[in-house]
Amino acid sequence: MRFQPIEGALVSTVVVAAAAVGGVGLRGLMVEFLELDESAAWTAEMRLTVVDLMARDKELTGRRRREEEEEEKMERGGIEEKLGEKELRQSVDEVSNLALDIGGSLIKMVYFSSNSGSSVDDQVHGSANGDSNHSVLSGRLHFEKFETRKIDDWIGYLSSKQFRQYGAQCNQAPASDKNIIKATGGGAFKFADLLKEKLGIILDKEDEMDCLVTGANFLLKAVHNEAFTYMDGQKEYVQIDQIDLYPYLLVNIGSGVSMIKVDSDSKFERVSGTSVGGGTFLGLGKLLTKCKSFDDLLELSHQGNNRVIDMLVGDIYGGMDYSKIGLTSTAIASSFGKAISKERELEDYRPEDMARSLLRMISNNIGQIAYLNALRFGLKRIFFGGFFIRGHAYTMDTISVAVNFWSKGDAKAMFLRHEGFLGALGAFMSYEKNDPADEASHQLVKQFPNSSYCIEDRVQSSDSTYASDNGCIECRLQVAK
Ligand SMILES: Nc1ncnc2c1ncn2[C@@H]1O[C@H](COP(=O)(O)OP(=O)(O)O)[C@@H](O)[C@H]1O
Ligand SMILES: CC(C)(COP(=O)(O)O)[C@@H](O)C(=O)NCCC(=O)O
Repeated sequence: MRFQPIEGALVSTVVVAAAAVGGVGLRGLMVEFLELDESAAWTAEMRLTVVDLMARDKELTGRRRREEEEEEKMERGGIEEKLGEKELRQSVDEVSNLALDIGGSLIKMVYFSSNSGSSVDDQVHGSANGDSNHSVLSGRLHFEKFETRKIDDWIGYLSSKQFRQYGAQCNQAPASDKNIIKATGGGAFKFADLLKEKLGIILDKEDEMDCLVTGANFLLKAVHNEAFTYMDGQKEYVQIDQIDLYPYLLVNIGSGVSMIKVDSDSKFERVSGTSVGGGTFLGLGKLLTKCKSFDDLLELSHQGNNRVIDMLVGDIYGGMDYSKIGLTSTAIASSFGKAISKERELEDYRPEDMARSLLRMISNNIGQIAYLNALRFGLKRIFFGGFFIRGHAYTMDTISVAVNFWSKGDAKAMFLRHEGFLGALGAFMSYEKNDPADEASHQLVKQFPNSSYCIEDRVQSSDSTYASDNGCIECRLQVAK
């Protein structure tokens, strides 16, 4: 069972602005990172407390992950039974602030749902810090992903959930506003007409890089244990010093790869990128192995041996190291280099070896380019996000080794637990932008001063059947009375 005890649970708090006049409806949910002045007199605000529990151990992949999920599901059975179908369904009914990141490979969704199955009194668990001006509403931040190529299925899903009404939701907001959904990624442009035609949704487009950075900054500042290093099978959480976070390099490995130098909350520049990314792995992998899905390809790579197909330094140097330039005999001299052999054709290579070699080639290449860009701008911290990583041990290990090797141990690759949702989170946070009235109350509490609010501390999977790795974070809203 993965649920952590509530007492002592680590909590991050974000103040979100909302005009909650006469109700608890959310409007203009915002997250900008300013100092919280506890003495400030806020008239209309909410505080979102992210009780951070990770949905699952992201190191688990493929079959092991699925087995673990099954186990978890069984263990969780009691809770889900207690909540019951009805209550789960109702919690989805209270969705607000749906935000989308429609990428080349995956559609990512983030939204908030309050626990509408319970009465308002049940929802309000107490007042934060004994502050009688605020009450606390519990709910969830949901994370879901779908394959972009199955967009028709996804549209059906949105339609069935009536997600088309889940824009900047506020009980008092005009109905037309509810159909305006924040969206980022190329698909926000590509599919805008389709979504308008099929669902009546109007996409309010946000810049992709902007959203990636906003999402990363939010996670790094607000969510405890978000960043970690991974090397030789060892995962170590990195404590982020919020005062000393910038500058850093954000490497987002989606279909393609973007590298962004982040200088402050609002200042960043996309300094590089490479077209050899997640799409390359999945695309070439499918051609080479006949695998139908990313998960199958990853799974297959576990059983492979890249040395069968990669040309090693030792293959060139007669089994010896090339120590003068620091290359051991087992280092890869040329990825897929052995395939130049006249004797062997494609069918002579095992799909698992090719999958392994491909994963290694792409991960290593990205790690190297990332480090060179960090070096270019004197950046010490490199954070990797994007759904290519999928918390996969071999991928992270390879990236880490590349960064370590090229930096001669000076730099470390860091990974993010909500790796694939940076853009969608950024879009989620952009709801407030249209609401200048809320501007004054944009604030972030860097460290929640008292974790005893965390009445519930649990994670549950979403009810989506389209994709894995979905989940939600229990969160609490502090609502101005
Ligand atoms: N279930 C999945 N289906 C397809 N690709 C996946 C899946 N899980 C992880 N990936 C990998 O993640 C990449 C997409 O990452 P993502 O950050 O969502 O980028 P994009 O915004 O371009 O869709 C894919 O190219 C693939 O390598
Ligand atoms: C064009 C993109 C920003 C789109 O983002 P994605 O859907 O891949 O997450 C990305 O694929 C990318 O940065 N590609 C690399 C292009 C280049 O710098 O060569």
